[in-house]
Amino acid sequence: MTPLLELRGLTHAYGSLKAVDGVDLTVRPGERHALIGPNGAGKSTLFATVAGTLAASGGSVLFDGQDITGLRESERARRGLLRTYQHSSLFLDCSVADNVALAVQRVHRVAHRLDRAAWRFRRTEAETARHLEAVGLAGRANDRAADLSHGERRQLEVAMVLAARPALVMFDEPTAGMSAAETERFAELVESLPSALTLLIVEHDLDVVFRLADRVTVLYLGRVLASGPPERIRADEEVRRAYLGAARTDELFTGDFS
Ligand SMILES: Nc1ncnc2c1ncn2[C@@H]1O[C@H](COP(=O)(O)OP(=O)(O)OP(=O)(O)O)[C@@H](O)[C@H]1O
Repeated sequence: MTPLLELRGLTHAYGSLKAVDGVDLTVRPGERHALIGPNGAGKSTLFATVAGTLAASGGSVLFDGQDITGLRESERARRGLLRTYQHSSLFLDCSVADNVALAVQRVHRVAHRLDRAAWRFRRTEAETARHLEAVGLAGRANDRAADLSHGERRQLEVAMVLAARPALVMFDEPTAGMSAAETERFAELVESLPSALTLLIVEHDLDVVFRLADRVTVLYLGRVLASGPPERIRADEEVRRAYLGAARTDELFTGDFS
């Protein structure tokens, strides 16, 4: 099966520091792939280089078999590679529904340029309602985005990403700053996403990682230390050693992830 995403020797350097150093990685269609590693391992840099937020210094990014290394972030998004941001990208003064409707219309402007306005309006409304329902925000449609809790704002961002009809969604530390209850709701939301949707998640909360991912890649000093199914990663001695020195190291892999 052709991988949906393939990185070949991907490198990003900040001056003389290779924060991402020759990374090879494949993500198959429908896979839920988590990227983990201790602080400074290069996760954010790799994420941004794949999304097109940062330019690669070397190597290549293939998406659905096409080389997209030279494409801008917006062009990657048009092809179905979408990312979320750690810092909210919402229009806080608009309603929850309007935020999603704007994302839906961005797609329609391209796909249905010649459609009549009334038809387009009804279609936007229906799609907006469907995406809000999918993320559990149907009851908040008319509230201002500013009135949502932190966790609900992340749910809204997922609705906006879904509106763009992605093939691959990249989540950047989605549960950062969430309460335990919000994290639980968010994990349930990710579990409920269509199984055909491919996910790449950078996440610090290893409970969330081992709950959601069917494949885990560990970065260390900009390189891939290990990549495989969660149970193999948890048992990997090198991976454990890479986390040594981090706070509560021995607790990192001892939770009940069943
Ligand atoms: N804008 C920058 N300029 C120079 N060096 C940077 C820059 N951003 C990150 N780095 C360095 O690149 C390396 C990788 O950083 P990166 O943020 O990608 O790691 P990370 O795994 O995401 O870390 P964290 O888990 O703490 O977010 C680190 O040594 C970091 O200090």
